[in-house]
Amino acid sequence: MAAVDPDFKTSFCLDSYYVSDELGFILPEPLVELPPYYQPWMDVAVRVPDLVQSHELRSHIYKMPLLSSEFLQKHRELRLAHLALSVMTMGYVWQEGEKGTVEILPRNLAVPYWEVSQRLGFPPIFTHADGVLANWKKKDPQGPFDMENLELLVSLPGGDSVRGFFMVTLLVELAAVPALRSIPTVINGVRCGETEAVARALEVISQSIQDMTDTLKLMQVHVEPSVFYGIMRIYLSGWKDNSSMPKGLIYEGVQAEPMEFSGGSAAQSSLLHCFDELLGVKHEEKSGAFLTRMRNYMPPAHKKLIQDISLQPSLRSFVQQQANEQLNQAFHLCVTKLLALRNYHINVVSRFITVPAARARQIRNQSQDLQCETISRAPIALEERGTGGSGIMIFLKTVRDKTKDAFLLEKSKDVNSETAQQFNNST
Ligand code: HEM
Repeated sequence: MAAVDPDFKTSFCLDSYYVSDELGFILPEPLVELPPYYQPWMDVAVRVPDLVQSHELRSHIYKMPLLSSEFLQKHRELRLAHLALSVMTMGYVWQEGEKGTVEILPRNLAVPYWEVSQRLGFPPIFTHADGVLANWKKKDPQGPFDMENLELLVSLPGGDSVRGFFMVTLLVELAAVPALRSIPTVINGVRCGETEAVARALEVISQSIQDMTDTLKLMQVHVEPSVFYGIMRIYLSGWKDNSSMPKGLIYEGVQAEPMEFSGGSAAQSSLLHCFDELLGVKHEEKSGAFLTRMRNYMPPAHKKLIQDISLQPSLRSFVQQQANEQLNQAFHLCVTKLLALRNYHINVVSRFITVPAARARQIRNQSQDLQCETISRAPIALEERGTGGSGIMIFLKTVRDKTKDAFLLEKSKDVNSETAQQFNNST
């Protein structure tokens, strides 16, 4: 047994990080209505897909009154306000596609959006915390938290595929809750030298990561790749590292200079950031910088949790020092499951981006008269880039390969042979 670390007087717990026991990073019971004063926002926000379709969203937004954000008091009111202002902003910017973007977000949207964002510590753009974590409602409040019983509060163009995309991602967040709840057990166990407790908690974490992968498989059931690629993606994308908005966006009434923000991406989910810090996955410089930047798009309390996990005594060193077979196996399994999740995610990205992108290029090159095909409407600027702005495949494969480095040395040989085939299949 390792010695008790005297520097840690209180045990590590999730209480101060806005993590729900039942729902993890998901916002419990998001509000569905704002105070009546804000009805002009909600009236437009719930109609964003229709108003974009009829090219009327921008004119509706010009007509909106400039409202003060001071009557928003509770956290959940601010979250719904941010979500509503976010979908309006994405619709406003991208209503006319990548060739018809704007340089200025009008003040009646920009000023309250900025204020609400400042109060939450969020960026003034649509994030994973908006579209996924705070954008759900149970149809039957007593019913289960599942695909059939969940609906979105607000949406973006893309119909059922938008619902599928956000809801499946929400269920992936839910599948991770047991893992999240076990993180304090791992940290406290390492601090106190409780080998068996750490091993058991790691087993829970690996099962939970497996459940995340299984849930991610629902994406192909609920989301149509051509709709995702040809219609939805542009509305998730931002004005940083995006050649169709090279100058960024001026938030009128906030500051005269344009600002740049990345679009919404599950790279902004706090889950894998927590697992990486816990397991000691160290990312390569460029992809690491992107992932670190994504932490600025998370609720500040969740970002703080990731930072605090990174400050704990190293789990990897503990596993090495203990030289305990059960602990070794459990650690190994965790890294294996995380690697498998990242591998499967690469397959998803291939199905939803790489393959439709190739088809869209083919249509363009052959100048085929297929303008009515959904994928041919996709923005060219996003072909090689994720909505978060990354150069997709190189980034995802680098991140995945660095996960492999977290294996302990004596195990890495077996892993290389076990997983080589798997990697080859998805590269
Ligand atoms: C149709 C489904 C999905 C597609 C097409 C997709 C696409 C992408 C892309 C292009 C990136 C690169 C970063 C960027 O620029 O945005 C990315 C990163 C990432 N995505 Fe997804 N994603 C999907 C679903 C999910 C889901 C459900 C999760 C789970 C919460 C997830 C978790 C991540 C993570 C954690 C990263 C950062 C890279 C890493 O840590 O491995 N993605 N995704």
